[in-house]
Amino acid sequence: MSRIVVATGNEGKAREFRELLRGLDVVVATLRDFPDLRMPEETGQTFAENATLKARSVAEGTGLPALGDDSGLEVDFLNGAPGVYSARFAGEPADDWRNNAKLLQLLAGVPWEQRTARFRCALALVTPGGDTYLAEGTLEGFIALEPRGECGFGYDPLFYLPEYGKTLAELGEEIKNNLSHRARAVQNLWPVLSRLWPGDKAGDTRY
Ligand SMILES: O=c1[nH]c(=O)c2ncn([C@@H]3O[C@H](COP(=O)(O)OP(=O)(O)OP(=O)(O)O)[C@@H](O)[C@H]3O)c2[nH]1
Ligand SMILES: [Mg+2]
Repeated sequence: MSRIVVATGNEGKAREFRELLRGLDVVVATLRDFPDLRMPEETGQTFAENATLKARSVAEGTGLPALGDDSGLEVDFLNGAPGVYSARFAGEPADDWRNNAKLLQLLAGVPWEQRTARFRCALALVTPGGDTYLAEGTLEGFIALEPRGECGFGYDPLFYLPEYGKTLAELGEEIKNNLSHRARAVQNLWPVLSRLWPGDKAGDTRY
């Protein structure tokens, strides 16, 4: 069976992609399968540019099609920050706990209706021949007053969905994979993915 490489060093993303790409006739490899490969610096101004940088570099390094993900949180009260800097919001090395603490501090005293935010995910699929396909997905929500829940990664314990009355970290992986920014981006890329690797779920109505 042919292979696709998920071009991410983030194990939380990799785990989600293994689920989200299920049903395609392709084996999902990760950077763990290519330990000598180095990821490029994320110098792009947009999520799409960074996703493309990551996928292109991994497609060139492996000779396999690669899927790059650049994603992050846009908080309206912070004029869209941390945005493309979400991973390193509280400095390097990236640290989820410190990022969450900094976000809560910046939003201390900010009333609920002004705590609106969205997750954004850009995907870039780059083939070894250099063909590039882009897709995006978003998820709207609120920044909670305190972290809740154990699942997921990153800002999930602070990302509150009013429809569910829970944070993404409380909702758990299965529900997150049905509604997240990443799930929606995969859904938007599905026409390309299912054309390249038609599998038993290629015609799934969810996609
Ligand atoms: O709670 C979250 N749930 C998510 O679903 C999610 N998706 C992205 N993020 C945050 O945004 C950064 C992305 O930065 P990013 O795209 O550069 O990824 P990364 O540096 O972690 O890995 P890589 O893919 O670049 O190797 C991540 O670190 C997280 O802080 C998320 N947080
Ligand atoms: Mg990164």
